[in-house]
Amino acid sequence: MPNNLSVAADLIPLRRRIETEKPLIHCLSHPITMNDCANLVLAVGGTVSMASHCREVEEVVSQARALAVNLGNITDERMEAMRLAGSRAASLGIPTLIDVTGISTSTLRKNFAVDFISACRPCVIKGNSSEILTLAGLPQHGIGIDAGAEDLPTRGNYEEKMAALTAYATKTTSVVVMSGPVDIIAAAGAGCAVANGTPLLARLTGTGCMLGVLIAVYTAVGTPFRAAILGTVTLGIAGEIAAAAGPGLGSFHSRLFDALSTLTDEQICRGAHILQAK
Ligand SMILES: Nc1ncnc2c1ncn2[C@@H]1O[C@H](COP(=O)(O)OP(=O)(O)OP(=O)(O)O)[C@@H](O)[C@H]1O
Ligand SMILES: Cc1ncsc1CCO
Repeated sequence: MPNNLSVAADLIPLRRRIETEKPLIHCLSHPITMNDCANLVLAVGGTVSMASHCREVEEVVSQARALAVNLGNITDERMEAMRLAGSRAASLGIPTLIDVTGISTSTLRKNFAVDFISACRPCVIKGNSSEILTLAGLPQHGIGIDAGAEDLPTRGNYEEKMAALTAYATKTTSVVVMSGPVDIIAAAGAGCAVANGTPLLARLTGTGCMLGVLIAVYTAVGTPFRAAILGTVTLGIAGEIAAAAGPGLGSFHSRLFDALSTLTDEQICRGAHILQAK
């Protein structure tokens, strides 16, 4: 089994490719996190578009190297834009990530997610623990858009959760990412968990949405599985660096962006905490 350092080192070429190729990442996000999501793409070296008008979204997404859609704060117009963008991306082979924000509290969003996944075949399906349990048809304890405490993936339970996630990933031929105190990444025949991060990330709104966009960035240059590992490791380590300076949430937000835009390969390789599934 490769060690953490070698797994992390294997991800570094993806970082270089983002910096040199500056791929366009199209994000259909929502007002609560749009600004953070756009700045995040720029912070790691990508280029971002967020057009969502139904009469332009197919044209704009056609130029993109990856698409991220997020169901947060959903509206009719954004749902239609996501259908159009997702179909166009699928027909052009553009990798797509769906962040299933809020599906554990909303039947509208859950039905939309199921239809989108079957029609547009996203290569990454991402959500918090209650959202992913909802999709997998398992009991969940979400409260509003937040994951229920009983559902959280931890160092102690990630291997138990892996089997259900792998089954769902296999059924949908996707990589499934369940975020939380540890982030679980499951695909047919492969799985791991990433134990980087800080509880402060859960207290700042939209960090789950940022995680989805960050993974989408790396799908432009790497396999969905490697993109998911690099995205979770990157946000987790940046969170740890930002949290080290103090507990205040306002400056944590700024320091998170400082860290994301200045992270070094060395910090990634030394700081990655990847738990292999046995
Ligand atoms: N207790 C924790 N310790 C370390 N990292 C955490 C913890 N809780 C969450 N995180 C990290 O926070 C980020 C967001 O995960 P979370 O599961 O809180 O998303 P979410 O509920 O979808 O968030 P939001 O709805 O605010 O976008 C991930 O990078 C995750 O690893
Ligand atoms: C979508 C949404 N709704 C309330 S807060 C928020 C952003 C984190 O998901």
